[in-house]
Amino acid sequence: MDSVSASPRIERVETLVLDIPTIRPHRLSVATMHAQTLVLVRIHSSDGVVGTGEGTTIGGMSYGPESPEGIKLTIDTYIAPQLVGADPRAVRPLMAKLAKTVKGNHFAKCAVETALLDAHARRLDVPMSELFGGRMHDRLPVAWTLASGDTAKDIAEAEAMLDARRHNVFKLKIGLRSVAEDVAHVAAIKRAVGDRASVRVDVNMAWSERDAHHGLPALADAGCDLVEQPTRTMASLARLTGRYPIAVMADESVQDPDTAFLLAQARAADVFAVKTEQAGGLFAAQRVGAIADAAGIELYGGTMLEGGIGTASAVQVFSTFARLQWGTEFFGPLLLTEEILATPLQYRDFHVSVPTGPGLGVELDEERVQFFRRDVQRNASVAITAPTGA
Ligand SMILES: O=C(O)C[C@H]1C=CC(=O)O1
Ligand SMILES: [Mn+2]
Repeated sequence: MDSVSASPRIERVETLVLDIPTIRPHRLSVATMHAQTLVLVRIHSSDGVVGTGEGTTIGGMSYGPESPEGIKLTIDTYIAPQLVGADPRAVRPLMAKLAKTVKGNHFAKCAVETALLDAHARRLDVPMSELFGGRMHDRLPVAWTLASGDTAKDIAEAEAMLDARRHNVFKLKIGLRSVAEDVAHVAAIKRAVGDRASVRVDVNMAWSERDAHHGLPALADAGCDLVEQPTRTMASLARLTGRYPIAVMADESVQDPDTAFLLAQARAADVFAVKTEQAGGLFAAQRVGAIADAAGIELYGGTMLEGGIGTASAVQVFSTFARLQWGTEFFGPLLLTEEILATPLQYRDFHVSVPTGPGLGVELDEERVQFFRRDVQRNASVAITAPTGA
């Protein structure tokens, strides 16, 4: 900060698109992923503090209305010019201004809000969780998604996760095959893991309500604990909730605090998957959590398969949730072949630890960030597993 003015000013907003391969194809009913694209945002201020955020979606535009390229364009063209010159410490007022001038674009706004909050917490020299009232948990349970598309491979993967004590909650992606085939797949995995793990499914809206009336009782019989977003509409979810001995979780339907309130009013779910990006930001995710709590709806920390930055931000916010009855699925960085954090998030004993350092509590590995940038030509002779070229 210069000596004339005591107030820091935002000087520059940087956006980077990174493409990182996944460790195996990740098969959802809406897309099969072979790589994940992360949009990193860095907000540079005159006092030298840099805050980092991440905007990440799944499968291009097949999951939600924002694409990685669109997130970058929205930030570069419409958001950054409104931030440059402003006091970066005014996080709430800046986000309120953006709410008026940029409609929708929840993922882009979440990335920017994350970067502002990271910087704010670094200035105050506290972990980001302190900005949300302080952490209730030092570690959070983490589920893993089995989505290779092959039952035997999924069972082998589940066994490896149990042996390593990394995950004992498995979410199975279904909805691509017939209901009967999917139920057989789930039942085989549950039979293999038995009482050692909780098995849940995510249909990603692929079922009709008639499919769901067949599928839900059959999944319950197979020992499956929860079904995530079996159908698309709120009315349909409301008709399914409470009808079968299996919990119904809303994911795609939870778009923001307003939709969370309507879902709660309609009793359209037993559980909400709260996602920071889908909710429209970290404060919005906290508000969705409060609405669920008030309505007696249980909570789960959801992911858009973000990398280390987005996942660390979710870990910071959800550590402040009093109740998180179904745990989280904050495993995004583990699905990627490469780590872009200098010190990876720590996964141990079926939990992820909440970082204790200032801000997000994690730092980027700059060399790896530069290596995976989409707009930089890679030297083909550099092995993908060794971005240092060593
Ligand atoms: O929940 C979703 O729909 C998206 C995502 C979360 C975990 C995973 O494997 O996919
Ligand atoms: Mn889901």
